[in-house]
Amino acid sequence: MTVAVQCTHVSKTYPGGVTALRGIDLSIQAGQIYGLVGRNGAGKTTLMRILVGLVAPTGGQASVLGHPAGGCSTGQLVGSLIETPAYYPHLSGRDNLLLLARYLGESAPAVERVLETVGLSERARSRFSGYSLGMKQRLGIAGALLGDPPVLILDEPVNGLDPQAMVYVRDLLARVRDEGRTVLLSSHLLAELEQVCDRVAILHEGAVVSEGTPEELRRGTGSGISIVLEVSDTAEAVRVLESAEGVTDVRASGGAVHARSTDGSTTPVVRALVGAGIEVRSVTQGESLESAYLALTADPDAGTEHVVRGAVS
Ligand SMILES: Nc1ncnc2c1ncn2[C@@H]1O[C@H](COP(=O)(O)OP(=O)(O)OP(=O)(O)O)[C@@H](O)[C@H]1O
Repeated sequence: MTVAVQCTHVSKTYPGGVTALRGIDLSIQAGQIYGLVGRNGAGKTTLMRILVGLVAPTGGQASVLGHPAGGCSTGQLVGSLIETPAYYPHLSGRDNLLLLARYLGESAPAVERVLETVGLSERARSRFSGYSLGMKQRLGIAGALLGDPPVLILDEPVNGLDPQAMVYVRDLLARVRDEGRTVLLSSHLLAELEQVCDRVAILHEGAVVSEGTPEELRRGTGSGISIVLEVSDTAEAVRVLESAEGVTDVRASGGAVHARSTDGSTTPVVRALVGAGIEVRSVTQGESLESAYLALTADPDAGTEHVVRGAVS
């Protein structure tokens, strides 16, 4: 298998002292759609900027199809859409792409080809300023495809799109992948990525905290199952579960108690709570990918805040 993107201990500390990436190790196989997911500030854009050569890492190595990221050949290997597509509002979609094509040394037929790929041929004569957000994103992807690159890097390509536009872009990315390209995309919402990505890395505070297929992540990286409970006394339930046998990763969030049961059943959790006189109002096995993601990227301070509120109310 060909490795399209390789990151080895990639770190980045910005001149002001903010450390955005802390030793990222990633290996992305060619021909996959690969997702980077994480909260705002997790480091997704920084990693993508490094891969396209806009930013230099302060540690480690990154390469694209065997070439050092940022080297002179990266431009031919990678098409990118990082943040809002920068097109002239008063020009049509086609004219914007023709300008870009001239810059890239591409031909007019190449513009028609990418317009066709993203489904904008019919609206190619309309001004960019009149495009919907979904159309603007599609034109951005068309621009990224112009040089016929084997690797596409797209930062938040479905952010803010309505469900119909989101489905269109997802299908478009699957087609692009099926043509043999590698697609790396980011989102702060796992739900936006799980349906389209072959693999996903969860970034948290500049580090990869989990990596795998959506199915592997759904099953959870830790042992046992994750459980979400509504109880009569959240703070007391957390205290009881923290010392209960077979129960790990206990925290309060959003007025509920989250925990993992290492034996794969809800029994030890419910037994401990009932034994302590706490009323259990509902028990949910939270094995969705979103819940695994939230557990991995939980803000411990936010959890504490919820416990305090729960105790007061
Ligand atoms: N040019 C810069 N100078 C200084 N700090 C920066 C710069 N760019 C990003 N950062 C900081 O680096 C950290 C990671 O930012 P980054 O944009 O890579 O995260 P992200 O996961 O893409 O977040 P978002 O979804 O909000 O774009 C943040 O703390 C951010 O404030």
